[in-house]
Amino acid sequence: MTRKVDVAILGAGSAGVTALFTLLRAGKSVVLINSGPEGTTCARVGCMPSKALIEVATLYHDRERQKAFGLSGTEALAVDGPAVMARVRAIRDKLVNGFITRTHKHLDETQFIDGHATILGPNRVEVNGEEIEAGAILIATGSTPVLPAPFRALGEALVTTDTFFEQPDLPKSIAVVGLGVIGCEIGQALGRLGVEVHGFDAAPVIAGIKDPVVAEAAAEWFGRDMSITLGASVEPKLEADGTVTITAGGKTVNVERVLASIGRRPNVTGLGLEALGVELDGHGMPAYDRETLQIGDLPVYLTGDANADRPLLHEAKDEGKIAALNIIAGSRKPFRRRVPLGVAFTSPQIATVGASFDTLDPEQIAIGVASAEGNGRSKVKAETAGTIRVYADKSSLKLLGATLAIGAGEHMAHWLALAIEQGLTVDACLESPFYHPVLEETLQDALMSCLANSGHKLPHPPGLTPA
Ligand SMILES: Cc1cc2nc3c(=O)[nH]c(=O)nc-3n(C[C@H](O)[C@H](O)[C@H](O)COP(=O)(O)OP(=O)(O)OC[C@H]3O[C@@H](n4cnc5c(N)ncnc54)[C@H](O)[C@@H]3O)c2cc1C
Ligand SMILES: NC(=O)c1ccc[n+]([C@@H]2O[C@H](COP(=O)([O-])OP(=O)(O)OC[C@H]3O[C@@H](n4cnc5c(N)ncnc54)[C@H](O)[C@@H]3O)[C@@H](O)[C@H]2O)c1
Repeated sequence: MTRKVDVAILGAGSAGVTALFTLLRAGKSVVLINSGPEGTTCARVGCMPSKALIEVATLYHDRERQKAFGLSGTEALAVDGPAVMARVRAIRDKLVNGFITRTHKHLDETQFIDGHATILGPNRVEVNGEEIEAGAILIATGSTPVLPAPFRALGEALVTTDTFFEQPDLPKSIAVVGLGVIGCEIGQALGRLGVEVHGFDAAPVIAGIKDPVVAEAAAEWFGRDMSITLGASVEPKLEADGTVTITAGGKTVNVERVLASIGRRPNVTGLGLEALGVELDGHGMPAYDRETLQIGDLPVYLTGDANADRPLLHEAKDEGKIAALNIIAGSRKPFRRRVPLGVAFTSPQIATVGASFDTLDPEQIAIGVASAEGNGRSKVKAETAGTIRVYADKSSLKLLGATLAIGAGEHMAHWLALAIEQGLTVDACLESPFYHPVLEETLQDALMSCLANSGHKLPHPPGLTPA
């Protein structure tokens, strides 16, 4: 049997469901196909359960700070592992169920198919033995943790973020292999909950930080919550007692569990992209237009983690919407992409905004730097680990980007993203008020330092504009 629809959406994650609502509002006939559990990667196994774990780890870790403030008795605090994991799951379940309910409220049973879709051609999809003829296909199939054979061989000792939150209790010890964003967030949270954590990364930096000054400082701070071995290729070995031994970088550890956090790959294997008749690269990926998400001139769109370009929640939603608006328009309707923004919810938070440091010409930029050590509020809070580096075009003073490793980095990064989006110069940024005492005064210091290092002399004190 063949059914006909305007659009077949493959994947009911954040990209697919955002597209769904946009298409339904425009009166398009749609079928949403999803394989595996519903509720999105973000809510089920990603952003939300990881932040729930980080929140409890932060609460528990605060007992260290409390002692310094004259609060006694905090050493009696204890971690109830099963209760911690149960609460993480309870929050997750609430979010997942809310998402599923909201999605299905807009669909009748013919508009949703639980099954694994395969593309048969630019207008044809197969699922559960049924063929669907679609005016357009929107691919939003997400991504999956990378898991090479030596890791798969670890059996029950191996966890990924797909399985970690299902663990009934916290492990006693864990090796976190891959200290990207996931490894840093979960590794640090577990370290702060009292788990013995050993982190490893093949790269010489943690969290993929491209600014070497921030990278070095961050590695030192994170080393307080877990052991860190960088530039080391990891060889996990399953022992007869079910534990795992890892020898890397001249170090050997024996642990109860291994978290593989060595990256994620798009769910395009076996999807049938070859049936589209376009060239695929060495990773099996077709070229597509970043401003429309369209593959060539086919009625096929590649969105969210499935295209591996900006594997973040807000970008997945944007891409679902952009693709849907292009389908509705029926002709190329490009959208400018947002200023790049990334935040790791660690302590201190690591944030990158705008142009990445490694893409900038050192001859053409002025760099501003400031440390949280000199910030009054940071001293009051007893949280002085923090540094900010901002980059501006040396001649125009236009703000280009920044790397932050600092408390409240998420908020400063949003402020900076708006400034970059608006094309502001460093001196214009300094015209904004900075209250006292706030952590943002460190950002003010970094901008002042950038101005000083640029060699520009303003005719009036920075921040003061003649009326
Ligand atoms: C641990 C972790 C923490 C994260 N934290 C953050 C964060 O703090 N902030 C942030 O911005 N981002 C974060 N992310 C990234 C964010 O979760 C993803 O970028 C986002 O969820 C991707 O959404 P999506 O719609 O592309 O894919 P998904 O939500 O993964 O949806 C894809 C769906 O398609 C289905 N599917 C796959 N193949 C097929 C097929 N052939 N047919 C039908 N259906 C199929 C899948 O089963 C899935 O249901 C995190 C990710 C992880 C793993
Ligand atoms: N707060 C957030 O926004 C957030 C949080 C978590 C995840 N995410 C998203 O999830 C994506 C995936 O995260 P991730 O941390 O898995 O990937 P990642 O690509 O950020 O990091 C993977 C790390 O593993 C290392 N690595 C690769 N192979 C290795 C090996 N054999 N041995 C040791 N190290 C190895 C890499 O050098 C890299 O540092 C991110 O790109 C991000 O988009 C975002």
